[in-house]
Amino acid sequence: MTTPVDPTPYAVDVRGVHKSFGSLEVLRGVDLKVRKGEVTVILGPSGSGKSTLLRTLNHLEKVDRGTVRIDGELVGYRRRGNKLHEMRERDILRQRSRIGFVFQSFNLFPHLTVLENVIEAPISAQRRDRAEVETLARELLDRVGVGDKIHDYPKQLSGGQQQRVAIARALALRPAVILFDEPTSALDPELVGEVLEVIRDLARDGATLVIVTHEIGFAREVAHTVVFMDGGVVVEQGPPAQVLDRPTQERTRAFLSKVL
Ligand SMILES: Nc1ncnc2c1ncn2[C@@H]1O[C@H](COP(=O)(O)OP(=O)(O)OP(=O)(O)O)[C@@H](O)[C@H]1O
Repeated sequence: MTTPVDPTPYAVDVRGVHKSFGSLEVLRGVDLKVRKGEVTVILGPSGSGKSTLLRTLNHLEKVDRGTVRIDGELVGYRRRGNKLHEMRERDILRQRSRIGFVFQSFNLFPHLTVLENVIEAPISAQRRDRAEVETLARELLDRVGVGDKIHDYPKQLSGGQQQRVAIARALALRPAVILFDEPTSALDPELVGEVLEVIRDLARDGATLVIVTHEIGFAREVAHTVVFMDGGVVVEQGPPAQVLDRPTQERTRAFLSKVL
């Protein structure tokens, strides 16, 4: 009798990742594990490599060295013997469609309605049934509070509403993890709260989230793990009460003293 292999408890498993742009080494050996159902918030000064790290998670940036796994599956590469070969574009797109990505700016397709924006990828990249996807999309748009806007175009919505549509679009993929890259930094201050509320709601529901943000109060509230990055490495990580209130590393203390 064969023993079934336990599925990995990690939605994200990054090991020894290096990434350079020309002579600039932006990631210098990053290790990061994110448990399923947990929220990880990544903090760090500008230029520390936070966005680049997020982009390696779905192969928008190829790593120079190291490995990234999402839900146990190697991202962007297949192993043959002891060699890694880059996946074909089609497989990369399929794999990427299991990772939700909410960017700083809203990135909706301007020529598609709200509903079409949400159903496009599940139908084209995941080949799911249109009726199923459309029903789900309506539910998700209701959930994020834009159920009355489904036939509008992105430019008819506020920034906060567009960002909520972007979150619904990510959820429609039934993703293993949703990555947020400073999801509120392009919003007018009065719209920040409504987007954070939607993310808070996902966190309460047990979604797996990785969030790059400068909202320290929000990090304290929602994160299971806070990761502090500086100079292309993870300097310190742990529960918010540890990293934010009792950091062990001088670089973390210096950063927090500037932003708190
Ligand atoms: N495609 C690219 N080509 C060249 N350099 C890049 C590229 N992408 C990022 N960089 C550089 O890599 C460094 C890290 O950028 P990254 O956006 O990952 O940092 P960050 O921590 O997210 O910063 P911020 O908080 O300002 O968004 C920066 O110096 C940036 O200019």
